[in-house]
Amino acid sequence: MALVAGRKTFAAGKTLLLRAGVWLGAEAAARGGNGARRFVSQRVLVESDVTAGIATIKFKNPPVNSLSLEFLTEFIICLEKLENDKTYRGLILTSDCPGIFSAGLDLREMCGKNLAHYAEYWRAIQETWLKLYLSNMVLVAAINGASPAGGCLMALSSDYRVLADNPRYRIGLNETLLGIVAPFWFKDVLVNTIGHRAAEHALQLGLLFQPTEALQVGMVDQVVPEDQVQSTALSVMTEWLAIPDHARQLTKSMMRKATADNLIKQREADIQNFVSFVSRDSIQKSLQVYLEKLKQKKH
Ligand SMILES: CCCCCC/C=C\CC(=O)SCCNC(=O)CCNC(=O)[C@H](O)C(C)(C)COP(=O)(O)OP(=O)(O)OC[C@H]1O[C@@H](n2cnc3c(N)ncnc32)[C@H](O)[C@@H]1OP(=O)(O)O
Repeated sequence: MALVAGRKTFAAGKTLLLRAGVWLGAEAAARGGNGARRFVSQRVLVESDVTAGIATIKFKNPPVNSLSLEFLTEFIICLEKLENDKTYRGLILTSDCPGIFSAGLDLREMCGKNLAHYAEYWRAIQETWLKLYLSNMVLVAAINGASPAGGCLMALSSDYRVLADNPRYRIGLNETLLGIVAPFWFKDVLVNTIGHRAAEHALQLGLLFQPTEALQVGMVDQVVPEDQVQSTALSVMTEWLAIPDHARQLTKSMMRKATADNLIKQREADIQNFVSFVSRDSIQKSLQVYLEKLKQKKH
């Protein structure tokens, strides 16, 4: 394992440009005798069962798995690696941080930075979503913690969601509570999942649903005891992997392409929109106040 900066050639024969300082040990993955492999990067753990063709990504960006630019960079590289390696047909997304799936966008990336940074950050958010939403693999979210905003989007972009039955693990798009507006493509994914009326209600009020409510509204597909989240995700995965890949993938694309294309055709405008929105004084103030409230919660 090494600290790498610059150009690195991976086993799959693909050359990726890595951001300086990103630590990756994927190419030094340990291979077990039972077909299990484990890639390690600093913020994203990848465990895989080669025989079953299933990989598990565990978010490991403590304390709350916020989607920092560094996390997203590692995550995108891991996703790309798995997508290009035809060994893997299924991917489980889960968290290595107890009680938190993901706290969503890293508010520190959206506060007090320059315009170029906001643009780079938003491009990484878009890229992450497009890669998840259009993945050829079956994606199952094993949601083992709180999942607000961007964390909820990652779960909604999967094909199936299993949520741990713990009232503290709330899930939803709560952007309005921060004084910001969920982008149109977050809205589109929510509408595709729970329908227009429920999405309108949830988005305007910034609702964060407890597990039973999330199940009722259709935001998740199953709620199970906390210690059964991973095993349930695995059995759901087995069921989905029984479907021939080509038929399932074409069907997925048929269902999702229009939503993804809607962003793809206006990606640059969406970035400009984010940059001008987030750099407004009023929005900077709202975000700072919100961050401050989070920090003071403990005291
Ligand atoms: C035109 C388009 C406009 C904008 C589009 C924006 C789109 C998406 C929006 C987002 O994703 S914004 C992020 C929304 N996320 C949240 O509202 C979640 C906020 N966090 C929480 O509710 C809680 O932290 C938690 C996730 C439920 C965990 O609670 P817990 O009690 O376990 O931990 P805390 O003590 O609250 O937090 C620990 C530590 O982490 C910091 N932190 C929490 N969330 C974030 C975050 N999203 N970004 C950065 N930092 C975060 C928190 O301040 C604490 O910091 P310290 O006090 O330890 O320094």
